[in-house]
Amino acid sequence: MTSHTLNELIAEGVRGRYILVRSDLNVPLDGSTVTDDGRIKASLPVLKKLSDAGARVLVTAHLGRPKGAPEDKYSLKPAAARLAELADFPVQLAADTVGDSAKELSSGLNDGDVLVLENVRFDARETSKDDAQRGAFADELVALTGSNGAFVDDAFGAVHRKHASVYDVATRLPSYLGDLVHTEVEVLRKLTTDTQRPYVVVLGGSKVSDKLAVIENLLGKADTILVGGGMLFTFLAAAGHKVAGSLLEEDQIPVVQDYLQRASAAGTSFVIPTDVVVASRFAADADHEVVRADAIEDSAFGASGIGLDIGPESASAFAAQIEGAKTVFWNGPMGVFEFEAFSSGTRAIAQALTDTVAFTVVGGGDSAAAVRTLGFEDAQFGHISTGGGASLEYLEGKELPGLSVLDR
Ligand SMILES: Nc1ncnc2c1ncn2[C@@H]1O[C@H](COP(=O)(O)OP(=O)(O)OP(=O)(O)O)[C@@H](O)[C@H]1O
Ligand SMILES: O=C(O)[C@H](O)COP(=O)(O)O
Repeated sequence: MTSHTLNELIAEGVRGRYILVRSDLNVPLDGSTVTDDGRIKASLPVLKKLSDAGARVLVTAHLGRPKGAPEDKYSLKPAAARLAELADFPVQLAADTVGDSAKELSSGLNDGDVLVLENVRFDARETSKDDAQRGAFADELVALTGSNGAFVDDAFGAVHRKHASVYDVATRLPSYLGDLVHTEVEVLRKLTTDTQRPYVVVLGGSKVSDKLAVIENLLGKADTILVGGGMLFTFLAAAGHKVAGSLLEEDQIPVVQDYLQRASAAGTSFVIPTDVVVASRFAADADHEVVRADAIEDSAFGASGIGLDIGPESASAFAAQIEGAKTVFWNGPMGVFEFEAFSSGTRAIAQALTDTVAFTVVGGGDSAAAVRTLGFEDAQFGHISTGGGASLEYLEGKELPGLSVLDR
């Protein structure tokens, strides 16, 4: 990659200039409380570097997946408030992204001030597939930077998105690679160029179709794929089992069947849970029991039971695979770890990763949040990546729009 770096931008001089920074502030919330501020802390150094150098910093970021219009629960307010607490420079939040509030507050910035613009996904043009729509939104973001602006992409977690604030602004402004993206790419590059085998990939989480898509390119690359989290039910359904009320993407069943058929010829084996924890409903205090993975509907909750974690037998089998690995990449919690009763599978995987001598990488906002909220320290893992989908797509060898657009 031959992108220009943040240090080059600082050396050119940023005092008094408006610098647009794409950060990943997509943090987990409980109401208005940030439950894991890892991504905010990871975003701080670049903002501080620019603030110290006298830039007027405009931060763009998304939170969650709102449907292209403002929604209170997806406001960046809690994230910006936490950023302000952690920062030793002034941080404000605009009430909109490119509207009156953004314009007024940005025009009032002093050198070294930071203004977070409200969730870019409150505007449907941010994620539009139509280049002209995205371009028009990017033009409005760029207009906030005046005549001498620049763009820094520091949102590693979003580099796989061809979105206006990630991709299109970079085609309109002199653009630079942020330090966080730089570090992430260096670590992940090592993982792809010098992969020590056996290479075990652990997949879970709830963004099922996103993650099933990456398996295509992991076939042949990973020796073993351990399947947990929400996607395990699509695997069970593909094997002909009933999954009651569990998370299931029916249209993905043929895709999974195809993977299962091609796996052994590709040299990759899947390990699918043999037991799961089934709950009466999606709640922290729900009744629950461990059942065989091929008999979920036989639980006390019948067809309304919901699988919310892998069972203990599966957790041990996964841990044994991890123990024998030389490289482990983990993305996506094994279950609904936010509820104590359904956190055992995720805890067992985190423990196995800390016990192994393998090089371990944990990728993803929720995965990183899981290991921290379950009491593990970042230092117990080889690397904790801020990117979930982004790190998976990088490992697949896919071209990432947010990186390639910076490549000169
Ligand atoms: N069986 C399940 N049913 C429903 N939700 C589940 C299940 N297992 C895990 N989850 C949920 O998956 C969520 C995390 O999934 P996600 O795919 O977003 O992970 P991530 O890749 O680490 O995060 P990010 O995409 O933010 O980087 C957690 O909130 C967890 O509760
Ligand atoms: O959480 C993430 O992985 C990144 O912030 C990207 O979010 P997205 O999957 O909603 O684009």
